Amino acid sequence: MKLKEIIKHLKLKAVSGDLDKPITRVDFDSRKVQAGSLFVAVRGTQTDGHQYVDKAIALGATAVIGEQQPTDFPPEVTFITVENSQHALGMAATAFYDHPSRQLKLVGVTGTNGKTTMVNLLYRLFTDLGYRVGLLSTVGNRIGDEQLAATHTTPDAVSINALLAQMVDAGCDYAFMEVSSHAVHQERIAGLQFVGAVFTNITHDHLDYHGTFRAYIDAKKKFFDDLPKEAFALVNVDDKRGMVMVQNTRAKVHRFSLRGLAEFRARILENSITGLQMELDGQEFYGRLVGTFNAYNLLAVYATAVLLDQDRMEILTLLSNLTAAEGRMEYLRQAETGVTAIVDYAHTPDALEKVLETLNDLREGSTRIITVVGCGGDRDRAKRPKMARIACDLSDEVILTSDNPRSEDPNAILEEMESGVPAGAKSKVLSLVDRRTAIKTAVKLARPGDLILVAGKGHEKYQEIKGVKHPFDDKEILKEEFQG
Ligand SMILES: CC(=O)N[C@H]1[C@@H](OP(=O)(O)OP(=O)(O)OC[C@H]2O[C@@H](n3ccc(=O)[nH]c3=O)[C@H](O)[C@@H]2O)O[C@H](CO)[C@@H](O)[C@@H]1O[C@H](C)C(=O)N[C@@H](C)C(=O)N[C@H](CCC(=O)O)C(=O)O
Ligand SMILES: Nc1ncnc2c1ncn2[C@@H]1O[C@H](COP(=O)(O)OP(=O)(O)OP(=O)(O)O)[C@@H](O)[C@H]1O
Ligand SMILES: N[C@H](CCC[C@H](N)C(=O)O)C(=O)O
Ligand SMILES: [Mg+2]
Repeated sequence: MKLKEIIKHLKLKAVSGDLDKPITRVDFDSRKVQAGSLFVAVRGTQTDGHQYVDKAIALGATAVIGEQQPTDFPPEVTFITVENSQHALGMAATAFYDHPSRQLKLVGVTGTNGKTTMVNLLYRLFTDLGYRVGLLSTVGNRIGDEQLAATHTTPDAVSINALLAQMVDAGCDYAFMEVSSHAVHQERIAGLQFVGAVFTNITHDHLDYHGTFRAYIDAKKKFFDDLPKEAFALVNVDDKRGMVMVQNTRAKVHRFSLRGLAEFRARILENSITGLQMELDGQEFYGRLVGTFNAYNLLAVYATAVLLDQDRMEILTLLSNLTAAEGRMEYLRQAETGVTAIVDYAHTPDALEKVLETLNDLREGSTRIITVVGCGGDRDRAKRPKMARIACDLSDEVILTSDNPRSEDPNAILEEMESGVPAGAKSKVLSLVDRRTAIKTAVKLARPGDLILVAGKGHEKYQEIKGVKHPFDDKEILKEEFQG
């Protein structure tokens, strides 16, 4: 594609050089540049892409976009000066791939929690409705039936558009994607055309990146500010920031709620460890997901499908067959004993507390909760004692174990976790450094009807020890133990 086509929708401050030249790739990482690349120099959190312009040219870049043209810039290479390189990267990537988001129906889901759950449900619902569907999600990307590994919740702008283009080529009608606050802030979604956007909820998170809660809210809100007027904006109005999200949007606003008046409403009739009985949009509905927050996810998925013109009864029928996304409150039940194990990705104090509160709400009679949890190495150390304490406060038995010790000594991580165990709780805590042994022990300790929570790894298929990723799958181990 010619350079002039790629930059057609950019706000240019200055141009030096030829715009007629063909471009073979768009790159933002100098290390990936090849002959004929357009290199976009982006200021990042660790370094500044403008420092690598020489390297990019040495590797064959024939054009560069940046905020500042270096002095002594070679005249045969085109330089395009823009106000905001990150935005320009998004716009250039969409143009380079011929605006794939315009060639299917793209819906984005944002919010602190529930994105992965929602987009995975939407992917399966629309597949069951008979469409070919694409998915961009923390637990993996999909192009129809094809599964691809994911490195981010929302990939970089070039990858997003490359994946959407593959979806278009594969004949996908719809694509559902998670939109993280990082992605909005870094303009990874600039230039994408969404037909709809969903807001799940917002709580304190990622403040290490955004600095303040206000900045975090603003990042999510920008997603709605930038929607076109033809799009729908579906918001959870039980979250007090729900309407804040859409106060400046041009899109058509739709509301969902479990508590008050809204266009899409639901009410929980019964909340149990095997599912949710609900009144959803006036119909009785049974969902196979667990916990109040999943009533929100199911309602939001239903509303999204209605806004995408699907038949209400058909949606309800298919939705009631769907189970949780991988590693998100996924449950396994041992029929003879009625022991239920839950695998959840909760790997922060807040998430662990929420999952355990949910399980406590669901327990009946003599049901006990046995929690297996570890904390990752080379990650926030402050969370270790906190997570151990939360596990103790909200469970009957606790097994502290390893979760990707990485370069650290797993026993040292365990000691830091143990420092959070309250004095009165010591008798209910075991420390077993080997995660497989920890899971097996939890199953042995369980009495009929008990709940076992295995937290922290969710969909992960490995245990990372000293730079080596060993195959490991919480769910598979539980399955084996339940059968054995
Ligand atoms: C903090 C953060 O979000 N960083 C992301 C960001 O990198 P950055 O802008 O900070 O990059 P940088 O290292 O400062 O480099 C600046 C520029 O110089 C370039 N460079 C650098 C070195 C070099 O030799 N040559 C070169 O050209 C880099 O390619 C980059 O363009 O842009 C990169 C490309 O899109 C991302 O891969 C990278 O994600 C890092 C790895 C990351 O861990 N991000 C997490 C925090 C994240 O994005 N998480 C969210 C949400 C997760 C959640 O909700 O839990 C997600 O969407 O996944
Ligand atoms: N609607 C919701 N409200 C509150 N908590 C939720 C909701 N949906 C899921 N959760 C809980 O939050 C955790 C994260 O859920 P999920 O992975 O679906 O969210 P996410 O927004 O994709 O998160 P991430 O930022 O990790 O990608 C789950 O483990 C679950 O315990
Ligand atoms: N994206 C997060 C996930 C952590 C999951 C947990 N299993 C761990 O390894 O700490 C991280 O890499 O910090
Ligand atoms: Mg996610």
